Amino acid sequence: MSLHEIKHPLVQHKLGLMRSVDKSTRGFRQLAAEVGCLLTYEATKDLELESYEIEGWNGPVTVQRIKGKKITVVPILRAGLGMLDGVLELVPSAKISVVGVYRNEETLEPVTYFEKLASDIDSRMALIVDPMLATGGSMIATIDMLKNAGCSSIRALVLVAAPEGIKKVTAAHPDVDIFTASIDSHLNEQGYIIPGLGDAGDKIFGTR
Ligand SMILES: O=P(O)(O)OC[C@H]1O[C@H](OP(=O)(O)OP(=O)(O)O)[C@H](O)[C@@H]1O
Ligand SMILES: O=c1cc[nH]c(=O)[nH]1
Ligand SMILES: [Mg+2]
Repeated sequence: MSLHEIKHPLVQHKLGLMRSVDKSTRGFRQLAAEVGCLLTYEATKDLELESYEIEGWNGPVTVQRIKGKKITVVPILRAGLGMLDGVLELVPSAKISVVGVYRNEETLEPVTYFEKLASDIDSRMALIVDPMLATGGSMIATIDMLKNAGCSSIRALVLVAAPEGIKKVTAAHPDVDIFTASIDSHLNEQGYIIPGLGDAGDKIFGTR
């Protein structure tokens, strides 16, 4: 596995704005999509290309296209939906595989309640999107689901990650690459990331 903390100034600037307690639902939602878009740019940097010839304005010209696995985007309900539009800006033809997982607020254990994956997920690269990687339980449950369906190429895009969750995901799934805008300090006693963003789902959906 490889862990990528994206230090691009635009990513850091936008994430900084998201951390403000005063950020509106609309502003938070917009920034989640924008950072999701920038993380997608980084997470697709190494996609393989192949050359092919087309008829250009001045005759034949050799151009390039992405070769190999197509993409399925995997938003983890609910909060992952907040990043989805930003990801689709860059990969508009991607299929969407929706996974529903919430974590029990007392035990912090993941509870899976929905799964509708692309039928050809075994031949696609999955980009899982969720703003928060806290204990790592929800991410591990999602990766388990994708692997059980035959998916072997998986990348996780999260706005903020806690060291505890990174360690757990890495131990369970060493082949999965993680892209994040920030590795934060730690989890508090309630399992919230510090400094973090608060409850990302509530902020995106305005349900606070
Ligand atoms: O790493 P973990 O400890 O599993 O925590 C992270 C999960 O918690 C949040 O979802 P939540 O359970 O709040 O569901 P929601 O998106 O429906 O609000 C978040 O969006 C992640 O999915
Ligand atoms: O800090 C956290 C941890 C889990 N889920 C969130 O939305 N925020
Ligand atoms: Mg939530």
